[in-house]
Formats: sequence, C-alpha cells, structure tokens
Amino acid sequence: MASLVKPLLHVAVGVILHQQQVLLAKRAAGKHQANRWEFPGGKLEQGETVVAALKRELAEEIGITVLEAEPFMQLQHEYPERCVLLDIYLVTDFSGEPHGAEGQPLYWAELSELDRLSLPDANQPIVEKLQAAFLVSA
Ligand SMILES: Nc1nc2c([nH]c(=O)n2[C@@H]2O[C@H](COP(=O)(O)OP(=O)(O)OP(=O)(O)O)[C@@H](O)[C@H]2O)c(=O)[nH]1
Ligand SMILES: [Mg+2]
Repeated sequence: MASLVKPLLHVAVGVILHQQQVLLAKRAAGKHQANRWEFPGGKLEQGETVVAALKRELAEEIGITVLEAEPFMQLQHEYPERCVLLDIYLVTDFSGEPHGAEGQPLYWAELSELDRLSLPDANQPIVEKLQAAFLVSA
C-alpha cells in the first residue's frame, strides 16, 4: 500500500543574479520535474546546515565556490508525490566559472522572461519575488 504520508524534502536553492539575468540549469530527463529549468541546488544531507548544502550542491552541480549568500525566501510546496521545503538563497559572491558539471545545460535567463520558461511548479512565488525586487523595466 502506498504511504499516506508524503516525504518532506528540505532543499537548498541558489539564485545567482547578474545584470538582470539569473542562472538556470536544466533538470535531467527521468528526474522529478524533469526537463524544467531550475535554480541549482539540492537536498540537505542528514545533519547538514542549509548553507553547507548550498555550497556543496553548487560545487557539485555547477562547479563554483559560494563565498557569500543571503537568505531570500523560504517556501513549502506540495507536489502529488512529495512535499518540498525550498530554502532559497541569493548567491552574492562566488569564485569559479559556472558550468554544467553534471552534463546539464545552463542558461542565463532574463528576469523578464522567467514567467515564460518552464520552471518547477513550486517556483512561481520565487519568480514573482525576484521580478518585484530586481526587475528594472526598460
Ligand atoms: N534544485 C532545485 N530543486 C527544486 C527547485 N524547485 C523545486 O521544486 N525543486 C525540487 O526540489 C527537489 C530536490 O531537488 P534535487 O533533485 O535538485 O535534489 P538533489 O540535487 O539532491 O538531486 P538527486 O536526487 O539527484 O541527488 C526536487 O523534487 C525538485 O523538483 C529548484 O528551483 N531547484
Ligand atoms: Mg539538484
């Protein structure tokens, strides 16, 4: 019998904002929310802090060293098969050159086009808050 209790996954998510653009990575086929454009990040390991997970995931996934990050927002979203608690950080300083270290495509998206791209369903409030906070209209 399927479990009636969905797992709650705590996820560290990094937003890298540079001149009205944010860095997105394409989720692999076959994964949860496959083929969507996500902010790099991933699940906390047991006993790990959010910032430690953020640093580890961004090193593993896009090959950068996070030097400074500040909390931006936290949100919980219920998918049909799992719940996620997204801890979203603005990465304000890093070293290294971002690249798809796991073979995934990266894309610098304009803040203004974020609502036209296919992001994970949980991400709509992040897009709205980023646009409200940082989008400068031409
Ligand atoms: N990284 C990331 N995960 C997100 C975002 N939005 C969102 O709903 N998620 C969800 O958060 C969950 C965990 O993320 P993940 O799959 O990156 O975890 P991970 O890097 O540890 O991957 P793994 O399971 O392959 O080891 C997934 O269910 C994913 O769909 C987002 O913007 N970025
Ligand atoms: Mg990940």
